[in-house]
Amino acid sequence: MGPGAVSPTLRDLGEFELIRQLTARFARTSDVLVGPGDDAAVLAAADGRVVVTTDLLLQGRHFRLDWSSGTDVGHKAAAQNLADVAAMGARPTGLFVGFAGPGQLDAAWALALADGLAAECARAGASVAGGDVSSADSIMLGVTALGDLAGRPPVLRSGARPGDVVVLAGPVGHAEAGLALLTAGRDGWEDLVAAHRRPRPPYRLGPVLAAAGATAMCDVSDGLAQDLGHIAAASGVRVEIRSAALEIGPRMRSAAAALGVDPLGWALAGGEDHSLVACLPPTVPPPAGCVPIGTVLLGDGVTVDGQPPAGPGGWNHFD
Ligand SMILES: Nc1ncnc2c1ncn2[C@@H]1O[C@H](COP(=O)(O)OP(=O)(O)OP(=O)(O)O)[C@@H](O)[C@H]1O
Ligand SMILES: Cc1ncc(C[n+]2csc(CCOP(=O)(O)O)c2C)c(N)n1
Ligand SMILES: [Mg+2]
Ligand SMILES: [Mg+2]
Ligand SMILES: [Mg+2]
Repeated sequence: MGPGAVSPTLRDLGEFELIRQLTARFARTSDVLVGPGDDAAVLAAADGRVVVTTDLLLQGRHFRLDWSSGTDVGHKAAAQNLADVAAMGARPTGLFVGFAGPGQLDAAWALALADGLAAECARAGASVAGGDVSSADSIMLGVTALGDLAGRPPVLRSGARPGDVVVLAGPVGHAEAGLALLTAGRDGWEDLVAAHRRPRPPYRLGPVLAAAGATAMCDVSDGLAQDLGHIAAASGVRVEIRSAALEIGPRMRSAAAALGVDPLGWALAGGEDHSLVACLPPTVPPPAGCVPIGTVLLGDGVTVDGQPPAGPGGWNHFD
């Protein structure tokens, strides 16, 4: 910075430009087969490859103690990382859990957290293989997940081709609806609130989609349109979503009516369901549990029914 120049803040850069500038500073050795930029990395080893990913979960930012139990937070912390492994087409194998919290926190909360982590790992066929503990003023979790590609190439964000069909496995907008209902203090929406507390990613379908020939895939953590935007940018294509193909059930409709919002906004921009969205060549029938929601076209960016997405945007940590 020269004299008088103003250094940009993190908010000025935004989450994704910050990541771009950070990762540009890291040299990449030949051990890194897939480096920063996808849902997970793939590292080489003489006796195989391993898929690795890490995500933070912070009190106040990702969960609140009055909205979620320790067990809920354990489920969510595991799910958000195991889903990134599945999004590479890999089978999750292990989890490492960094945990820090204040000394006055009930030990029972931390043990319930461990129970949630274990139960969510069991859903994915993985287990907690290690971690670390420290103290902090509020609860912080740094979770790392590993996975096995079983000899297949990883499914990257960069492989989508014009003509591919976009398929979705799992709900979109449910976790966001649950968060909105908690924020508004509304009772009686346990099903949607549960989606915020304990997302249920379809782990098994990651390897299934990979084996079926998926050309690109990611999990929906920040919002369907934004996350498909990463696939569009990495692949150099346009992704067109058909809004009528998004399943917006009666509970989503009535919750949205109760709050006076458009449920399509939740479906397009709501994060944290950790559903899987993938691109398949048009000749490949979508596996059971996968719903066609759009197509890959020449061009760039994401469109919804031919238009730029309207309504709320996806999640950005510095907004
Ligand atoms: N501080 C960082 N240093 C190095 N790489 C990073 C850093 N932050 C993010 N990345 C990398 O950037 C890519 C995108 O990260 P991002 O967190 O957006 O992906 P994600 O985990 O799929 O999304 P989400 O965090 O919403 O679940 C990943 O490959 C990630 O490893
Ligand atoms: C208390 C509270 N307030 C807001 C939210 C919503 N939220 C937080 S992070 C995120 C996107 C994914 O994060 P990341 O990119 O870190 O994986 C979303 C939608 C929440 N879960 N809890
Ligand atoms: Mg992801
Ligand atoms: Mg991440
Ligand atoms: Mg993630």
